[in-house]
Formats: sequence, structure tokens, C-alpha cells
Amino acid sequence: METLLLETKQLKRVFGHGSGAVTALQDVSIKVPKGRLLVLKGRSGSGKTTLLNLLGGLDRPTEGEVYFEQKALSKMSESARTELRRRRIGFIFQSFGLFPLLSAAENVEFGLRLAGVARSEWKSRTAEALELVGLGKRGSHRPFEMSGGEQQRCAIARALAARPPLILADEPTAELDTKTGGKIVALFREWIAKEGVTILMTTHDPAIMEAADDVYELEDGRIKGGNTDEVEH
Ligand SMILES: Nc1ncnc2c1ncn2[C@@H]1O[C@H](COP(=O)(O)OP(=O)(O)OP(=O)(O)O)[C@@H](O)[C@H]1O
Repeated sequence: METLLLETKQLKRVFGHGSGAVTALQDVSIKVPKGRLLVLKGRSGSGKTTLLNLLGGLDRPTEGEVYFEQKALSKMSESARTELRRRRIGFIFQSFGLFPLLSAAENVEFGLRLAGVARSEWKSRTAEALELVGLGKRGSHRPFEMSGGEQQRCAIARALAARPPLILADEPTAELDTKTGGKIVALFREWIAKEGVTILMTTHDPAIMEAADDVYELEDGRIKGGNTDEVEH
């Protein structure tokens, strides 16, 4: 039996009320073991970002439950959920979330500080992560001095450096050319092998889907082909 990192039971998320209500997700029950590269695909509006937000505890389901390492997110206090997000989950979102006044290296270090990593490790972990994403010489640059793809790689470096057990990534290769995107996915695979982390990412790129251990497809807010409850891992 593999250890489950994440599990959802009958997740449902409805936005708005009455006639204007939109059901963004329903019946989503998935089981995510440790040490996997998982892809979430689906058309625009199918619910991918909504699901990532629920898995990361950034939003709450209308019905159902998310379990992180067997603990129900809804049963945690707000401060416990914040701690979980800071220390146990890495986010690579489309807005990158970089601080404009901080350099690339300072942005990565700030992530390490939030994640509770000992100060003595900040410099070495930051240098290693920036090197891995090909930004070894860009540490002193601020976001506005970097291209979209470089900012995206900086956000990836920040997530990897903290070595959380779960990384949630919303189209982390969208700003990258095919070759660089391929390198990042190879890096994800290496990181999974080395650190045992799980990376769940959305993508539209078929080449990346090929590299994944599992692909979930969302259609109109449901996992296509049912959920993974019955799937053997
Ligand atoms: N805060 C919100 N209020 C109302 N409706 C929302 C909200 N967030 C998402 N939705 C709706 O929920 C559905 C799913 O949106 P979501 O952003 O999860 O899709 P997605 O698959 O990530 O799309 P994309 O690939 O374009 O990012 C859409 O119909 C969207 O309009």
C-alpha cells in the first residue's frame, strides 16, 4: 500500500447563488499517492484552477472534503491551514506571486523564510534552486528585469527550494518555449525521484502529459471517466 498524500471525497464547489449559480466542480474524488507527477487537463472553464485552489486550502468546497496526509482541511483551524500552506505546499500560480521589489534570490529566500527553513540553509538552497531552473546568473535581478518565462522559472525555483511534500502548479510551463518547458518537466521528475515530492500541475501540452504518471481530465467540473477511487496505484 502506498501512502496517500492527498485525497478528496465528493468535492463540489458552487460559485454564486440562485439562478446565477455556477457549479465549477462536482463529484471529484481522487487519491494522490506520494512521489508522483500528475497532470490535470481540461478545457478552459472546466474547473482546473478551482480544484487546485481547493487542494491547496486557498478556497473551501461547498460540499465534500480534502484530506492532506489523512487530515481533513475543514477540521483544521485557520492558523493550522495557513501553516500547512506555508510549510507543506508549494504554489506555482499563473500570476507567479513574486514580490516586485525583491530580487530573484530574495524572492526564493523569502519563500524559505515563510516555509520555516533554517536561515543557515537559505543561501545554499536558493543558489541550488536558481541554478536548477537556469537562473543561476539572474539572482540579483528583480521581476521587472526578467522575461515572463524567467519570472515563471523563479516561481518554480521558490517552490522547489522549500522542498514541500506537495507542489501545486497552474500551467507552470505556459510562458516557456517547448525546449525549456521540457527541461522543467525533466527537472520535476528528478526532484520527485530525489525528494519524494508530489507535483500536481495543469497543462495543455501533450508532451508533458506523456511524462506524467497519471492524467486527470476535467470536463464541466467532473473528473472524466469517473474518479480514481477504484484505480490501483
Ligand atoms: N470566483 C468565481 N466566481 C464565479 N465563477 C467562478 C469563479 N471562479 C471560477 N468560476 C467559474 O467556474 C468555472 C471553472 O473555472 P476555473 O477557473 O476553475 O477553470 P479552468 O479549467 O481553470 O480554466 P482555465 O483553463 O481557463 O484557467 C468557470 O465556469 C468559471 O467561470
